[in-house]
Amino acid sequence: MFDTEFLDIPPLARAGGTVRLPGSKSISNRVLLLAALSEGETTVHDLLASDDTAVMLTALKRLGCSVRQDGDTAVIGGLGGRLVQRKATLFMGNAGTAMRPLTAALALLGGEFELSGVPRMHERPIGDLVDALRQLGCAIDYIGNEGFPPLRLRPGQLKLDAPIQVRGDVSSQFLTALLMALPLVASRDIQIDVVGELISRPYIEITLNLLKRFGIHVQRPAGADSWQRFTIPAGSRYQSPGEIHVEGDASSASYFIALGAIAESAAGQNSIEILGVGADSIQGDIRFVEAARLMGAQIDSSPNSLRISRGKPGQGWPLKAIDLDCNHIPDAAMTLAVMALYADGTTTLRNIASWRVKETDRIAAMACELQKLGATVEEGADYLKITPPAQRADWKTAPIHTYDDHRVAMCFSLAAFNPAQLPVRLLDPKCVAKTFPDYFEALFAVTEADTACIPVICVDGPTASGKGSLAALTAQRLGYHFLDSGALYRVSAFAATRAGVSLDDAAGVARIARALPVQFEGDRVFLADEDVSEAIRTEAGGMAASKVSAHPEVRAALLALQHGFRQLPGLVADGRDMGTIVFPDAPLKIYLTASARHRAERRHKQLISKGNSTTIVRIQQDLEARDARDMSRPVAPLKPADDARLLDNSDLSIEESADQVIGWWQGTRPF
Ligand SMILES: Nc1ncnc2c1ncn2[C@@H]1O[C@H](COP(=O)(O)OP(=O)(O)O)[C@@H](O)[C@H]1O
Ligand SMILES: Nc1ccn([C@@H]2O[C@H](COP(=O)(O)OP(=O)(O)O)[C@@H](O)[C@H]2O)c(=O)n1
Repeated sequence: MFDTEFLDIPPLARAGGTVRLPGSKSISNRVLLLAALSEGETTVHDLLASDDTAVMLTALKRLGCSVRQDGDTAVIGGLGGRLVQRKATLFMGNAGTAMRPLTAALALLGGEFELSGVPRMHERPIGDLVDALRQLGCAIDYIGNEGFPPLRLRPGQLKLDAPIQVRGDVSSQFLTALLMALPLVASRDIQIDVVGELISRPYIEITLNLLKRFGIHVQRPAGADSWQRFTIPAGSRYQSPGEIHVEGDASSASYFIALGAIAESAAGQNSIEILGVGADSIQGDIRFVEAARLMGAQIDSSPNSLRISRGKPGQGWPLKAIDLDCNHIPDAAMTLAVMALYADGTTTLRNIASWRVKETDRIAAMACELQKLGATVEEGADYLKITPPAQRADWKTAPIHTYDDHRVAMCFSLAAFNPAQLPVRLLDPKCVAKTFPDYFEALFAVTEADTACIPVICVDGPTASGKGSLAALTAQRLGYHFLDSGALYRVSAFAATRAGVSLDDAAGVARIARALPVQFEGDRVFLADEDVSEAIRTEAGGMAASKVSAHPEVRAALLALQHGFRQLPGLVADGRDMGTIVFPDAPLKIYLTASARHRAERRHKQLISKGNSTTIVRIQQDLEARDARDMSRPVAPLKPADDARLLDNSDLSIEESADQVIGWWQGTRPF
């Protein structure tokens, strides 16, 4: 997951490959609650691991439910409709799929509970659900503002004789909440009447579908009223299905469907394949496929997978502008708003008023951020009209606010295919954790940028100047990859010695370097399966590295390996010749120095902390000898690149040095 302050996505050029989707959020949270309410144990496979499901799992545990987790499988011990814990304070984060149904279930089961969430949750209406529950005799108080969480629940006197009225035109989650809670008290038939037109019906279909899997058969009238009246039959009882599989998230699929529709194919690939969701999906957002087809996407579907490619020029590319009622795909339709940037005219998305009460006011958010990219946007109470930038030169870039809304962040990643080849900066990228913590990793695994567009920051300098520390911290703050090129020379020398090859045998060491089975995992370095991190980082290891690094054959042998680290979304590389030889086109090069005395003191501290005994004077002599060799060798000598910025960190901390580098980096960016 990228938990950086911002994520810069370089201009993307192509896409291709296979994506396995994380489990559906809507299904995961419903299944967890139903399993908890049921009699018996339920094994839930392919459960989504995300903020919203974590909220639900924590709440269920606090209510006395047993939960055993192993990877993406969870075993839930059902409460059998009885609460073990009748008093609890529950934090619901920003998870509507946890807040609404738990409120209903706990209010009906009786007990003393407080349910609260993040500030945005306290702005998301819940009054219609509370009104419906009060009709049933539940005792519910607003702790803060009338109509909004946080809520206090107390035991009440249930009256189940009259039909219950609930509004259906604000959020379908209110009806879902009642449908999931009422079977707990169905000693007689319970009728729910929906007032106003029911929105987001597909989500109710998911609820009804899953209720059936857990033994509850909701009755509905035939004909025109089939979405207005729901009856829970007397004697309904939750029964665990034993095992249940969660489908891939159809809303999350929308980003990769859009990707397939807008990106040229990567070499050797002709489409994006999505596994885990397909034509047999019970999720309403699967109908995003139809909308994407209308815009020109070429999509083949099988029961459990999808294959998407971009249309040929004039036949689906550029995308076709559409005018669509999006009530049936409220979440996935946001993705259409970004696809509209690649369309041949004005796209209108209608009947999307529910966007205003989601994680953020999504109509306002999308309008504001799309305009930052150069689109012309008209925003209405329940619609958006989007006209893309007229020409390549009209595209703009700016930091994109994500409003703590996972979908805004995921949508705008697709703007990186803009024809102006501008990078896209997303603020607070970790908000995707709500439903898809590894979204960006999944995106980068199936997209390609032109190599020259993938940024590299080079940090070169003498030994113990702090290059490694600075480069690693800078990489971490930017969410970039990190290359410790010195480690490659160290490992080459180590492997050569191990193989009995003399360090003076240039061809022999080069042969070993060319096929070096080296792997980096965090700050650990592996040679094949062996952790050699400590072994290579001795002073002797540094000297040996310095020796082999003077052979042109060895340097040439390691070049391709180093270039391979230049991957999305970017790289920070440390060494001696990163800016001069390996990445000469890097947009930022740092030449890092500190006085020999400072460097010797730092290295001394580092070595004694690892239990090695040595003196500062000895270290200073060693490092000056190594500097002299590195600077005077004929190939790739240590020297600042002509366009490098000099940074003397003798009196700077690692953090201050990183601040300086990131400050310079910001200066090179177009935002
Ligand atoms: N700016 C700094 N101020 C103080 N100590 C530093 C600084 N930068 C690095 N160090 C310390 O100096 C030692 C050597 O740093 P390292 O990053 O390994 O250097 P290099 O990669 O240039 O050989 C480490 O123990 C590190 O914590
Ligand atoms: N890009 C690089 C990186 C390291 N090296 C060599 O490898 C040796 C060890 O590199 P390192 O970065 O691990 O060394 P320290 O700076 O940590 O002491 C250096 O002394 C250089 O001689 C190089 O020639 N080119």
